[in-house]
Amino acid sequence: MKAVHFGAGNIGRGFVGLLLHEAGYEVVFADVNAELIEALDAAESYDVHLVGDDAETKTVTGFRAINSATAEDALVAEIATADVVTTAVGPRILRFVAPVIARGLAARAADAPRLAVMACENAIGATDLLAAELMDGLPDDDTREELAARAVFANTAVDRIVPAQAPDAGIDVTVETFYEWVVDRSPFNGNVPPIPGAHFVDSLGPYIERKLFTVNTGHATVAYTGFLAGATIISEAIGIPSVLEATEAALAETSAALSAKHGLDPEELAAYRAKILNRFRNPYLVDEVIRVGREPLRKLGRNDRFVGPAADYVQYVGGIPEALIAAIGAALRFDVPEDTQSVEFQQLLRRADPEDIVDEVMGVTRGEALFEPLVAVVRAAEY
Ligand SMILES: NC(=O)c1ccc[n+]([C@@H]2O[C@H](COP(=O)([O-])OP(=O)(O)OC[C@H]3O[C@@H](n4cnc5c(N)ncnc54)[C@H](O)[C@@H]3O)[C@@H](O)[C@H]2O)c1
Ligand SMILES: O=P(O)(O)OC[C@@H](O)[C@@H](O)[C@H](O)[C@H](O)CO
Repeated sequence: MKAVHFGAGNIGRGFVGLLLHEAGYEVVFADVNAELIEALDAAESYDVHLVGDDAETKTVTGFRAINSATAEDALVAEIATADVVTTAVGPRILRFVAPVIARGLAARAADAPRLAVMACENAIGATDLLAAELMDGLPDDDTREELAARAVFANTAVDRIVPAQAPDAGIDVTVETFYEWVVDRSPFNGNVPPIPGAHFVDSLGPYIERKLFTVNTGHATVAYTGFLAGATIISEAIGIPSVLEATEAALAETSAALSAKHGLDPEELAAYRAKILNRFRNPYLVDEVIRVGREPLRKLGRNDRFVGPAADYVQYVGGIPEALIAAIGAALRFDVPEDTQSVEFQQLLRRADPEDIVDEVMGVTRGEALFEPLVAVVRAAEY
Protein backbone atom coordinates (compact mmCIF):
# COMPACT_ATOMS: atom_id res chain seq x y z
CA MET A 1 0.00 0.00 0.00
CA LYS A 2 1.22 3.48 -0.81
CA ALA A 3 0.24 6.91 0.54
CA VAL A 4 1.29 10.26 -0.87
CA HIS A 5 1.30 12.91 1.85
CA PHE A 6 1.51 16.63 1.04
CA GLY A 7 3.24 18.71 3.75
CA ALA A 8 6.17 17.05 5.52
CA GLY A 9 6.02 19.56 8.37
CA ASN A 10 5.17 19.07 12.02
CA ILE A 11 1.85 17.24 11.79
CA GLY A 12 2.86 15.59 8.51
CA ARG A 13 5.86 13.79 9.99
CA GLY A 14 4.70 13.63 13.62
CA PHE A 15 1.16 12.38 13.08
CA VAL A 16 -0.20 11.55 9.59
CA GLY A 17 3.07 10.07 8.29
CA LEU A 18 3.54 8.08 11.51
CA LEU A 19 -0.01 6.66 11.51
CA LEU A 20 0.16 5.76 7.82
CA HIS A 21 3.52 4.06 8.39
CA GLU A 22 2.10 2.13 11.34
CA ALA A 23 -0.82 1.09 9.12
CA GLY A 24 1.65 -0.49 6.68
CA TYR A 25 1.77 2.18 3.97
CA GLU A 26 4.89 3.25 2.18
CA VAL A 27 4.69 7.03 2.61
CA VAL A 28 5.83 9.42 -0.12
CA PHE A 29 6.19 12.89 1.39
CA ALA A 30 5.67 15.84 -0.97
CA ASP A 31 6.74 19.31 0.10
CA VAL A 32 8.04 22.57 -1.39
CA ASN A 33 10.75 22.92 1.27
CA ALA A 34 13.84 21.75 -0.65
CA GLU A 35 16.07 21.40 2.42
CA LEU A 36 13.48 19.29 4.25
CA ILE A 37 12.88 17.06 1.22
CA GLU A 38 16.62 16.52 0.74
CA ALA A 39 17.03 15.61 4.41
CA LEU A 40 14.11 13.16 4.29
CA ASP A 41 15.32 11.66 1.04
CA ALA A 42 18.78 11.11 2.47
CA ALA A 43 17.47 9.43 5.63
CA GLU A 44 16.34 5.84 6.13
CA SER A 45 14.31 6.66 9.22
CA TYR A 46 13.23 9.42 11.57
CA ASP A 47 12.11 9.36 15.18
CA VAL A 48 8.88 10.66 16.66
CA HIS A 49 9.39 11.45 20.36
CA LEU A 50 6.10 11.22 22.26
CA VAL A 51 6.43 13.34 25.40
CA GLY A 52 4.32 13.57 28.56
CA ASP A 53 2.66 10.62 30.32
CA ASP A 54 3.63 7.27 28.75
CA ALA A 55 6.49 8.85 26.83
CA GLU A 56 8.09 6.73 24.12
CA THR A 57 9.94 7.05 20.82
CA LYS A 58 8.62 5.61 17.56
CA THR A 59 10.67 5.21 14.41
CA VAL A 60 9.28 5.78 10.93
CA THR A 61 10.92 3.90 8.05
CA GLY A 62 10.06 3.01 4.48
CA PHE A 63 9.31 6.51 3.23
CA ARG A 64 10.47 8.55 0.27
CA ALA A 65 10.34 12.29 -0.41
CA ILE A 66 9.61 14.37 -3.51
CA ASN A 67 9.96 18.10 -4.06
CA SER A 68 6.52 19.05 -5.33
CA ALA A 69 7.80 22.38 -6.67
CA THR A 70 10.48 20.90 -8.91
CA ALA A 71 9.49 17.27 -9.57
CA GLU A 72 5.80 17.44 -10.39
CA ASP A 73 5.88 14.71 -13.03
CA ALA A 74 7.41 12.24 -10.56
CA LEU A 75 4.74 13.18 -8.03
CA VAL A 76 1.97 12.67 -10.59
CA ALA A 77 3.33 9.17 -11.25
CA GLU A 78 3.28 8.41 -7.51
CA ILE A 79 -0.33 9.61 -7.14
CA ALA A 80 -1.33 7.56 -10.16
CA THR A 81 -0.36 4.38 -8.30
CA ALA A 82 -1.15 5.39 -4.71
CA ASP A 83 -3.98 4.13 -2.51
CA VAL A 84 -4.25 7.21 -0.31
CA VAL A 85 -3.48 10.93 -0.62
CA THR A 86 -3.40 13.06 2.52
CA THR A 87 -2.51 16.69 3.12
CA ALA A 88 -1.31 18.74 6.10
CA VAL A 89 -0.25 21.97 4.42
CA GLY A 90 -2.69 24.51 5.89
CA PRO A 91 -6.17 25.26 4.49
CA ARG A 92 -5.07 28.18 2.31
CA ILE A 93 -2.45 26.00 0.55
CA LEU A 94 -4.98 23.38 -0.61
CA ARG A 95 -5.65 25.23 -3.85
CA PHE A 96 -1.97 24.90 -4.76
CA VAL A 97 -1.86 21.12 -4.26
CA ALA A 98 -5.22 20.47 -5.98
CA PRO A 99 -3.90 20.65 -9.59
CA VAL A 100 -1.20 18.01 -9.11
CA ILE A 101 -3.70 15.66 -7.43
CA ALA A 102 -5.94 16.21 -10.47
CA ARG A 103 -3.07 15.30 -12.78
CA GLY A 104 -2.40 12.19 -10.67
CA LEU A 105 -6.06 11.14 -10.90
CA ALA A 106 -6.05 11.66 -14.65
CA ALA A 107 -2.97 9.41 -14.93
CA ARG A 108 -4.53 6.49 -13.02
CA ALA A 109 -5.31 3.28 -14.86
CA ALA A 110 -9.01 3.01 -15.68
CA ASP A 111 -9.34 -0.13 -13.52
CA ALA A 112 -7.34 1.24 -10.54
CA PRO A 113 -9.16 1.32 -7.21
CA ARG A 114 -10.52 4.72 -6.20
CA LEU A 115 -7.95 6.96 -4.52
CA ALA A 116 -8.83 7.95 -0.93
CA VAL A 117 -8.19 11.69 -0.55
CA MET A 118 -8.20 13.15 2.98
CA ALA A 119 -7.18 16.69 3.92
CA CYS A 120 -5.91 16.73 7.50
CA GLU A 121 -6.22 20.44 8.25
CA ASN A 122 -7.78 22.45 11.06
CA ALA A 123 -10.86 23.52 9.15
CA ILE A 124 -14.43 22.35 8.76
CA GLY A 125 -14.84 20.59 5.41
CA ALA A 126 -11.16 20.88 4.41
CA THR A 127 -11.42 17.90 2.03
CA ASP A 128 -14.55 19.42 0.47
CA LEU A 129 -12.52 22.58 -0.10
CA LEU A 130 -9.69 20.57 -1.69
CA ALA A 131 -12.18 18.71 -3.92
CA ALA A 132 -13.84 21.98 -4.96
CA GLU A 133 -10.45 23.50 -5.87
CA LEU A 134 -9.55 20.38 -7.82
CA MET A 135 -12.85 20.34 -9.72
CA ASP A 136 -12.75 24.11 -10.41
CA GLY A 137 -9.42 23.67 -12.19
CA LEU A 138 -10.76 21.07 -14.66
CA PRO A 139 -11.72 22.11 -18.19
CA ASP A 140 -15.25 20.67 -18.47
CA ASP A 141 -18.00 18.61 -16.83
CA ASP A 142 -16.99 15.37 -18.57
CA THR A 143 -13.47 15.57 -17.09
CA ARG A 144 -14.94 16.46 -13.70
CA GLU A 145 -17.21 13.40 -13.82
CA GLU A 146 -14.37 11.13 -14.96
CA LEU A 147 -11.95 12.23 -12.22
CA ALA A 148 -14.62 12.32 -9.49
CA ALA A 149 -15.25 8.62 -10.22
CA ARG A 150 -11.56 7.86 -9.58
CA ALA A 151 -11.41 9.31 -6.05
CA VAL A 152 -13.18 9.21 -2.71
CA PHE A 153 -12.98 12.55 -0.90
CA ALA A 154 -13.47 12.24 2.86
CA ASN A 155 -13.41 14.99 5.48
CA THR A 156 -11.40 14.40 8.64
CA ALA A 157 -10.65 15.87 12.06
CA VAL A 158 -7.08 15.56 13.31
CA ASP A 159 -5.87 16.21 16.82
CA ARG A 160 -2.33 16.06 18.16
CA ILE A 161 -0.27 19.00 19.40
CA VAL A 162 2.95 19.17 17.41
CA PRO A 163 4.96 22.31 18.21
CA ALA A 164 7.56 23.91 15.97
CA GLN A 165 10.68 21.79 16.30
CA ALA A 166 14.00 22.77 17.83
CA PRO A 167 16.52 23.94 15.19
CA ASP A 168 18.84 21.00 15.98
CA ALA A 169 16.08 18.35 15.74
CA GLY A 170 16.75 17.55 12.09
CA ILE A 171 13.83 15.54 10.70
CA ASP A 172 12.91 14.02 14.10
CA VAL A 173 9.72 15.35 15.68
CA THR A 174 8.60 15.85 19.28
CA VAL A 175 4.84 15.47 19.80
CA GLU A 176 2.39 14.90 22.64
CA THR A 177 1.28 11.32 23.30
CA PHE A 178 -2.42 12.09 22.69
CA TYR A 179 -3.83 11.75 19.18
CA GLU A 180 -7.19 11.46 17.47
CA TRP A 181 -7.86 11.06 13.73
CA VAL A 182 -11.56 10.93 12.90
CA VAL A 183 -12.65 10.32 9.30
CA ASP A 184 -16.07 10.54 7.65
CA ARG A 185 -16.95 6.98 6.70
CA SER A 186 -19.91 7.79 4.45
CA PRO A 187 -18.11 8.53 1.13
CA PHE A 188 -16.32 5.15 1.17
CA ASN A 189 -19.36 2.90 0.66
CA GLY A 190 -17.95 0.33 3.08
CA ASN A 191 -14.42 0.28 1.59
CA VAL A 192 -12.60 2.39 4.17
CA PRO A 193 -8.81 2.49 3.81
CA PRO A 194 -7.10 0.21 6.36
CA ILE A 195 -5.70 2.72 8.89
CA PRO A 196 -5.99 1.29 12.42
CA GLY A 197 -5.01 4.65 13.98
CA ALA A 198 -7.98 6.40 12.35
CA HIS A 199 -11.53 6.26 13.65
CA PHE A 200 -14.20 6.16 10.93
CA VAL A 201 -17.57 7.69 11.87
CA ASP A 202 -20.93 8.07 10.14
CA SER A 203 -21.31 11.76 10.92
CA LEU A 204 -18.16 13.86 11.21
CA GLY A 205 -19.88 17.21 11.97
CA PRO A 206 -20.07 16.92 15.77
CA TYR A 207 -16.50 15.56 15.96
CA ILE A 208 -14.83 18.29 13.93
CA GLU A 209 -16.82 21.03 15.65
CA ARG A 210 -16.12 19.58 19.10
CA LYS A 211 -12.41 19.44 18.27
CA LEU A 212 -12.04 22.81 16.53
CA PHE A 213 -14.31 24.67 18.96
CA THR A 214 -12.70 23.19 22.08
CA VAL A 215 -9.05 22.30 21.39
CA ASN A 216 -8.43 25.11 18.92
CA THR A 217 -10.67 27.77 20.49
CA GLY A 218 -9.01 27.05 23.83
CA HIS A 219 -5.52 26.93 22.34
CA ALA A 220 -5.98 30.22 20.48
CA THR A 221 -7.46 31.91 23.57
CA VAL A 222 -4.44 30.82 25.63
CA ALA A 223 -2.15 32.06 22.84
CA TYR A 224 -3.74 35.49 22.36
CA THR A 225 -4.42 36.30 26.02
CA GLY A 226 -1.04 34.78 26.96
CA PHE A 227 0.74 36.89 24.33
CA LEU A 228 -0.84 40.02 25.85
CA ALA A 229 0.25 38.89 29.32
CA GLY A 230 3.86 38.56 28.09
CA ALA A 231 4.06 34.75 27.88
CA THR A 232 5.98 33.07 25.05
CA ILE A 233 5.15 29.37 25.63
CA ILE A 234 1.65 27.84 25.92
CA SER A 235 2.42 25.87 29.11
CA GLU A 236 3.65 29.11 30.70
CA ALA A 237 0.65 31.13 29.45
CA ILE A 238 -1.93 28.75 30.89
CA GLY A 239 -0.24 29.12 34.29
CA ILE A 240 -1.30 32.78 34.35
CA PRO A 241 -4.62 32.96 36.29
CA SER A 242 -6.23 35.58 33.99
CA VAL A 243 -5.34 33.49 30.90
CA LEU A 244 -6.83 30.33 32.41
CA GLU A 245 -9.95 32.24 33.46
CA ALA A 246 -10.43 33.74 29.96
CA THR A 247 -9.94 30.30 28.37
CA GLU A 248 -12.30 28.47 30.72
CA ALA A 249 -14.95 31.14 30.13
CA ALA A 250 -14.62 30.93 26.32
CA LEU A 251 -14.78 27.12 26.43
CA ALA A 252 -17.84 27.17 28.70
CA GLU A 253 -19.57 29.06 25.89
CA THR A 254 -18.36 26.75 23.10
CA SER A 255 -19.44 23.71 25.13
CA ALA A 256 -22.87 25.24 25.70
CA ALA A 257 -23.20 25.80 21.94
CA LEU A 258 -21.96 22.26 21.09
CA SER A 259 -24.33 20.74 23.59
CA ALA A 260 -27.32 22.73 22.34
CA LYS A 261 -26.50 22.15 18.65
CA HIS A 262 -25.41 18.51 18.62
CA GLY A 263 -26.91 17.18 21.87
CA LEU A 264 -23.45 16.41 23.28
CA ASP A 265 -23.52 15.49 26.98
CA PRO A 266 -22.48 18.48 29.16
CA GLU A 267 -20.61 16.27 31.64
CA GLU A 268 -18.65 14.55 28.89
CA LEU A 269 -17.82 17.96 27.42
CA ALA A 270 -16.61 19.15 30.84
CA ALA A 271 -14.27 16.14 31.06
CA TYR A 272 -13.12 16.76 27.46
CA ARG A 273 -12.33 20.42 28.34
CA ALA A 274 -10.40 19.44 31.47
CA LYS A 275 -8.31 16.92 29.51
CA ILE A 276 -7.51 19.52 26.86
CA LEU A 277 -6.45 22.15 29.37
CA ASN A 278 -4.09 19.53 30.84
CA ARG A 279 -2.67 18.89 27.37
CA PHE A 280 -1.88 22.62 27.13
CA ARG A 281 -0.01 22.33 30.47
CA ASN A 282 2.33 19.59 29.15
CA PRO A 283 5.70 20.83 30.43
CA TYR A 284 7.63 18.77 27.89
CA LEU A 285 6.10 20.56 24.89
CA VAL A 286 7.79 23.84 24.01
CA ASP A 287 4.92 25.26 22.00
CA GLU A 288 5.20 28.97 21.30
CA VAL A 289 2.20 31.30 21.49
CA ILE A 290 3.24 32.70 18.11
CA ARG A 291 2.78 29.27 16.48
CA VAL A 292 -0.58 28.67 18.11
CA GLY A 293 -1.79 32.20 17.30
CA ARG A 294 -0.42 32.10 13.72
CA GLU A 295 -2.55 33.46 10.87
CA PRO A 296 -5.07 35.46 12.93
CA LEU A 297 -7.06 36.46 9.83
CA ARG A 298 -7.79 32.78 9.17
CA LYS A 299 -8.60 32.10 12.81
CA LEU A 300 -11.12 34.98 12.88
CA GLY A 301 -12.99 33.69 9.82
CA ARG A 302 -16.73 32.99 9.96
CA ASN A 303 -16.45 29.20 10.25
CA ASP A 304 -13.29 29.07 12.33
CA ARG A 305 -12.68 28.69 16.08
CA PHE A 306 -14.06 31.98 17.39
CA VAL A 307 -16.83 33.32 15.18
CA GLY A 308 -18.06 29.80 14.32
CA PRO A 309 -18.97 28.83 17.90
CA ALA A 310 -20.02 32.41 18.72
CA ALA A 311 -22.61 32.28 15.91
CA ASP A 312 -23.74 28.83 17.10
CA TYR A 313 -24.07 30.21 20.64
CA VAL A 314 -26.35 33.00 19.40
CA GLN A 315 -28.42 30.55 17.38
CA TYR A 316 -28.67 27.56 19.71
CA VAL A 317 -28.16 28.95 23.24
CA GLY A 318 -29.33 32.56 22.92
CA GLY A 319 -27.64 35.74 24.10
CA ILE A 320 -24.17 37.08 23.35
CA PRO A 321 -21.06 34.94 24.10
CA GLU A 322 -19.13 37.63 25.96
CA ALA A 323 -16.04 35.50 26.70
CA LEU A 324 -15.60 34.57 23.04
CA ILE A 325 -15.97 38.23 22.07
CA ALA A 326 -13.30 39.09 24.68
CA ALA A 327 -10.98 36.41 23.24
CA ILE A 328 -11.49 37.94 19.78
CA GLY A 329 -10.50 41.27 21.35
CA ALA A 330 -7.20 39.68 22.43
CA ALA A 331 -6.68 38.22 18.93
CA LEU A 332 -6.93 41.73 17.50
CA ARG A 333 -3.85 42.70 19.52
CA PHE A 334 -1.67 39.80 18.30
CA ASP A 335 1.08 41.96 16.85
CA VAL A 336 3.84 39.63 15.64
CA PRO A 337 6.20 40.97 12.95
CA GLU A 338 7.20 37.50 11.71
CA ASP A 339 3.57 36.49 11.06
CA THR A 340 2.48 37.84 7.66
CA GLN A 341 -1.23 37.76 8.53
CA SER A 342 -0.62 39.50 11.85
CA VAL A 343 1.21 42.32 10.03
CA GLU A 344 -1.54 42.54 7.40
CA PHE A 345 -4.23 42.56 10.10
CA GLN A 346 -2.52 45.26 12.16
CA GLN A 347 -2.34 47.43 9.02
CA LEU A 348 -6.01 46.73 8.30
CA LEU A 349 -6.94 47.74 11.83
CA ARG A 350 -5.18 51.07 11.27
CA ARG A 351 -6.97 51.95 8.05
CA ALA A 352 -10.31 50.11 7.77
CA ASP A 353 -13.67 50.84 9.40
CA PRO A 354 -14.58 48.43 12.22
CA GLU A 355 -17.83 47.59 10.38
CA ASP A 356 -15.85 46.53 7.29
CA ILE A 357 -13.45 44.41 9.34
CA VAL A 358 -16.33 42.56 11.01
CA ASP A 359 -18.00 42.04 7.65
CA GLU A 360 -14.98 41.13 5.56
CA VAL A 361 -12.65 39.36 8.02
CA MET A 362 -15.24 37.72 10.27
CA GLY A 363 -18.07 37.29 7.76
CA VAL A 364 -20.64 38.75 10.15
CA THR A 365 -23.07 41.14 8.51
CA ARG A 366 -25.06 44.10 9.82
CA GLY A 367 -28.31 42.89 11.35
CA GLU A 368 -26.80 39.75 12.89
CA ALA A 369 -26.81 39.73 16.71
CA LEU A 370 -23.00 39.44 16.80
CA PHE A 371 -22.42 42.43 14.53
CA GLU A 372 -22.55 45.31 17.04
CA PRO A 373 -20.61 43.52 19.85
CA LEU A 374 -17.89 42.65 17.32
CA VAL A 375 -17.79 46.18 15.94
CA ALA A 376 -17.39 47.46 19.51
CA VAL A 377 -14.47 45.12 20.24
CA VAL A 378 -12.74 46.04 16.96
CA ARG A 379 -13.27 49.75 17.63
CA ALA A 380 -11.69 49.32 21.08
CA ALA A 381 -8.63 47.68 19.49
CA GLU A 382 -8.13 50.25 16.73
CA TYR A 383 -5.31 52.72 16.85
N1 LIG B 1 0.93 21.22 14.42
C1 LIG B 1 -0.20 20.84 15.00
O1 LIG B 1 -0.28 20.73 16.23
C2 LIG B 1 -1.40 20.51 14.15
C3 LIG B 1 -2.38 19.64 14.69
C4 LIG B 1 -3.52 19.36 13.94
C5 LIG B 1 -3.67 19.90 12.68
N2 LIG B 1 -2.70 20.73 12.19
C6 LIG B 1 -2.94 21.28 10.84
O2 LIG B 1 -2.01 20.66 9.95
C7 LIG B 1 -1.66 21.60 8.93
C8 LIG B 1 -0.14 21.77 8.91
O3 LIG B 1 0.27 22.26 10.16
P1 LIG B 1 1.77 22.08 10.67
O4 LIG B 1 1.76 22.53 12.08
O5 LIG B 1 2.27 20.73 10.34
O6 LIG B 1 2.51 23.17 9.79
P2 LIG B 1 4.00 23.15 9.21
O7 LIG B 1 4.28 24.52 8.77
O8 LIG B 1 4.91 22.47 10.17
O9 LIG B 1 3.88 22.17 7.93
C9 LIG B 1 3.31 22.55 6.72
C10 LIG B 1 4.18 22.02 5.61
O10 LIG B 1 3.52 22.26 4.37
C11 LIG B 1 4.52 22.57 3.43
N3 LIG B 1 3.93 23.22 2.27
C12 LIG B 1 3.60 24.54 2.10
N4 LIG B 1 3.13 24.74 0.86
C13 LIG B 1 3.15 23.54 0.23
C14 LIG B 1 2.79 23.12 -1.06
N5 LIG B 1 2.30 23.97 -1.98
N6 LIG B 1 2.95 21.83 -1.39
C15 LIG B 1 3.44 20.93 -0.48
N7 LIG B 1 3.81 21.29 0.78
C16 LIG B 1 3.67 22.58 1.12
C17 LIG B 1 5.51 23.43 4.20
O11 LIG B 1 6.76 23.54 3.55
C18 LIG B 1 5.55 22.70 5.52
O12 LIG B 1 6.59 21.74 5.54
C19 LIG B 1 -2.43 22.89 9.25
O13 LIG B 1 -3.66 22.89 8.57
C20 LIG B 1 -2.67 22.76 10.74
O14 LIG B 1 -3.80 23.49 11.18
C21 LIG B 1 -1.58 21.05 12.89
O1 LIG C 1 -2.81 24.82 13.25
P1 LIG C 1 -3.63 26.07 13.49
O2 LIG C 1 -2.91 27.31 13.13
O3 LIG C 1 -5.01 25.98 12.92
O4 LIG C 1 -3.87 26.11 15.08
C1 LIG C 1 -2.75 26.14 15.95
C2 LIG C 1 -2.89 25.06 17.01
O5 LIG C 1 -4.02 25.33 17.80
C3 LIG C 1 -3.04 23.68 16.38
O6 LIG C 1 -2.02 23.40 15.46
C4 LIG C 1 -3.09 22.58 17.46
O7 LIG C 1 -1.81 22.35 17.97
C5 LIG C 1 -3.69 21.32 16.91
O8 LIG C 1 -4.88 21.58 16.23
C6 LIG C 1 -3.92 20.27 17.97
O9 LIG C 1 -4.64 19.21 17.41
